[in-house]
Amino acid sequence: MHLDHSLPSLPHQHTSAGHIRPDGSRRALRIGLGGPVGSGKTASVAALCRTLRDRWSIAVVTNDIYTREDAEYLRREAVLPPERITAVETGACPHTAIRDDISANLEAVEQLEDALHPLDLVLVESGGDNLTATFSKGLVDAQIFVIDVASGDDIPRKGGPGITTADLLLVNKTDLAPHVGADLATMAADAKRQRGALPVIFTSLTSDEGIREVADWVTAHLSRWRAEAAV
Ligand SMILES: Nc1nc2c(ncn2[C@@H]2O[C@H](COP(=O)(O)OP(=O)(O)OP(=O)(O)O)[C@@H](O)[C@H]2O)c(=O)[nH]1
Repeated sequence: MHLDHSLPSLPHQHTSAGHIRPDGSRRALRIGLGGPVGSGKTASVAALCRTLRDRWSIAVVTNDIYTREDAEYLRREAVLPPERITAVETGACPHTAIRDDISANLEAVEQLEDALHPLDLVLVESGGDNLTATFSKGLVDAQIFVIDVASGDDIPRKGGPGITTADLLLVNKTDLAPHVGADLATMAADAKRQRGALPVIFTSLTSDEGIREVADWVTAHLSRWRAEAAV
C-alpha cells in the first residue's frame, strides 16, 4: 500500500482505541464511510465537509485501489484546504485496507493528526467494495454505509454487515428513484427490518437533500465524543 506523502512526515505513535493521544491531548473522532462502487461515498464526504467545516476542524483520508482520484476530486472541489486531504492507494481489495491490514490508513490518520492538531473529525472513505465491507474498530469509531437507489431497491433486503450493522445507513440518489422504478417505501421498510433501531437517512446529494440530517448525526457523535474525552 502507498501513502500520499504530500503531508510532512512527522514522528508519530499509533494511538489506542481510546480518546487520548500519546501527548495527552484529545484525538479526533474517526468516522468511516463505506459502500458499493459509485454509491456516493465521495459525494457524502464532500457534502459533510462543506456543511461542517466552519464549525469543526476536519481532515479526510480516501482509499482507492490504484489511483488517488477521490482525494484529487475533493481537493479540486476545495471542500477543505488541500493539506487536510490525503490518499491511501490500497493496491488490493479495498476492504483489506480498512479491516484486515489497517496500518496504512492508521498512519495516514495519525500523520494528519500530527500535522493539523487539534483536529475534531477525520473522515475515512473506503474504496468502493461490496455489501460485506466494514471497517475495523481499530481504525474508526463509527461507520456510515452508503448504498444507492439506482443499484436496485432490493439492496436493503439483501442485508450484509454494512447494511445491518453500520452506525448509520445512507440510501443515496433518491432523485433517481422515479427513473429506475425504485420504491423508496419498500427500501425504508426493508432497511428498518434489517437494522431495527439503527438510523437510516435518505439523501440526494445532487441537491443536498438529507445532508443536514447526516451532519446533525455526525455532530451528535462528535459532541458525545468530546464530552467523554473531558471526563
Ligand atoms: N443523481 C445522483 N447522482 C449522484 C448522487 N450522489 C452521487 N452521484 C453521482 O454518482 C457518481 C458516483 O458518486 P461518488 O460520490 O464518486 O461515489 P463513490 O461511492 O465515492 O464511488 P467510488 O469511490 O468509485 O466507489 C458521481 O457521478 C456522482 O456525481 C445523487 O444523490 N444523485
